[in-house]
Amino acid sequence: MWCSRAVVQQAALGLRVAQRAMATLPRVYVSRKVPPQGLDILRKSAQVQIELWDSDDPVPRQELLKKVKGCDGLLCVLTEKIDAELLDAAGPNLKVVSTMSVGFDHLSLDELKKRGIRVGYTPEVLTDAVAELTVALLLATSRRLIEATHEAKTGGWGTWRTLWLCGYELANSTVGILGLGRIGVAIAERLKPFKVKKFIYTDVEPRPELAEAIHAEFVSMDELARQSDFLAVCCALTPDTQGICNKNLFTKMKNTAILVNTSRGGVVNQEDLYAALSSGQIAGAGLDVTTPEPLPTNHPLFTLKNCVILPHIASASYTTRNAMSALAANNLLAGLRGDPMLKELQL
Ligand SMILES: O=CC(=O)O
Repeated sequence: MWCSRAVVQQAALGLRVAQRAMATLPRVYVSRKVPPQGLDILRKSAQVQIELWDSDDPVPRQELLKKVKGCDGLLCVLTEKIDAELLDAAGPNLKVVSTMSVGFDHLSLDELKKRGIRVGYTPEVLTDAVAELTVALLLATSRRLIEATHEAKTGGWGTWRTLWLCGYELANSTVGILGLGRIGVAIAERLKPFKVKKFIYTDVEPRPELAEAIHAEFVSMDELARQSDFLAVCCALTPDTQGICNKNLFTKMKNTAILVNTSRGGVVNQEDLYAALSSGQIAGAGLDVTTPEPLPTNHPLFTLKNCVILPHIASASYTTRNAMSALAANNLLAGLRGDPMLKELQL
């Protein structure tokens, strides 16, 4: 096609103007290949220049420290430690950190607050997926599904036997919830049709507005340990909850009790858990979260038949992970515009 020189010059000028306008947009670093909904929102916003760590694996720390320099916004996931070192590396331009997670124990909130950096996170959109997985993990643990499929596949299935692979059922049981929030309520709602007799919970204080929906009774930590047939750990990891599921708790629990943790690995003292599981102090544990993650394959917990370990997949449904990425993207954009975020942590 023939173009006059003037037309070509005009187009080149237009391109330079667009490039210059683009270069003045806030710079955002996205530290992981997040699901497409979130990336589309950022790209279509025409509000930010994006640099993406285009991988399913975490960005190496040194690379992250380099890439955040001068950025206005950071969209991260829970494997990135957002601490003083990183915030210093980013420098004074950084206004918003948006994490694609409901948990925020990877963020140094004090450091963020000190620097006036706003923080977005992704509660609620993952409640259904996490509750569903918690129920699946509870049943897999209490009804020994992983052991059972292993036996079936490897020739252990000799014949039908009366007490072989027996587990514990939910009907007529007492389910305890450690840390009652939206997720704890959603778990209880899903467990109720299994004919659970009673829900109990503990928290820093009674949460009647949540407990009412599931007729859950507030009890002390000791009572929670003593009464629960199934204990679901749903609390956030904080200095107060670090290692709260320890020997002291396990020794008060029933020998038939099942512990399920879909919150954070740090809430459980794993050495004490190993001792409780291997000595029969408690019957089983289902863990979606561990310390560290990934848990080394030679970790003693992997040797126990009564411990089911998943690789932190509670929110891993396509719908939920996309919704989390969209919320994280929208939080970031709102924060950079100076608008209220959809879900913002009050620091
Ligand atoms: O663990 C998952 C999350 O915090 O979103």
